[in-house]
Amino acid sequence: MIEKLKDLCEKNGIFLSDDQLKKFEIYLNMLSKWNRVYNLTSVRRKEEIITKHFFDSLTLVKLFEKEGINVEGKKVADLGAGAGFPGVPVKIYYGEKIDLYLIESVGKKCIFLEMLKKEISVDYKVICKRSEEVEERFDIVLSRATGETFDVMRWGKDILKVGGYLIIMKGKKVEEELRPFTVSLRFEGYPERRYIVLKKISEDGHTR
Ligand SMILES: C[S@@+](CC[C@H](N)C(=O)[O-])C[C@H]1O[C@@H](n2cnc3c(N)ncnc32)[C@H](O)[C@@H]1O
Repeated sequence: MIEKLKDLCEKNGIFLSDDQLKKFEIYLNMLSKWNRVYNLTSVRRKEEIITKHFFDSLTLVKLFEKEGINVEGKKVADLGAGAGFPGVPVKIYYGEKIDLYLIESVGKKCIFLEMLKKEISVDYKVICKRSEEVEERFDIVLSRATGETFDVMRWGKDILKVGGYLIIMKGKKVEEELRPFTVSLRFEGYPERRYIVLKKISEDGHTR
């Protein structure tokens, strides 16, 4: 089953080692098992978890390349991580090169993320709070399906360092006024993806 992830990634120029694939396999099994009881994500079929969660999160690797965003040595936050997307797949990919923080306000999801960390031996920090209560600042904030775009922009801006990037993964619909900040990427065997990419340019909170 996990070979499907390997193939889809390779078709799109993303290469995963056996060790990384093993971590994804453990993640897949654990998420399917926990989902039966805790309803962590509405995506339930393993095949769909592979495409809609794992691959979709890993498309960020291509976005960073395209936009020239260097993630190495950076503090990266996932705002509203849920069951770990997109943050955990990104961390599995970059390993020690990034410091990952998962911000999630729902307790059962935080417990899952803490258990997952042990099972896949990947080191990240779970911040079990609403982002509005977080005082730490990050170089890069990622977010997918966390809330209304303008809310996420406000929350994201407040936890970003000046010069940092906020990246919001979007479906087909992008708000008119945000189109100039939107990047689209095409993938083989997967629908086109859109991302709002904003840079915090001053402490008073403006992004552009
Ligand atoms: C629809 S889920 C998406 C989860 C994940 N990002 C994904 O794409 O699968 C949204 C998650 O964001 C969390 N959330 C929403 N607003 C938040 C905030 N301000 N701070 C922390 N977590 C938040 C919710 O608890 C929920 O788990």
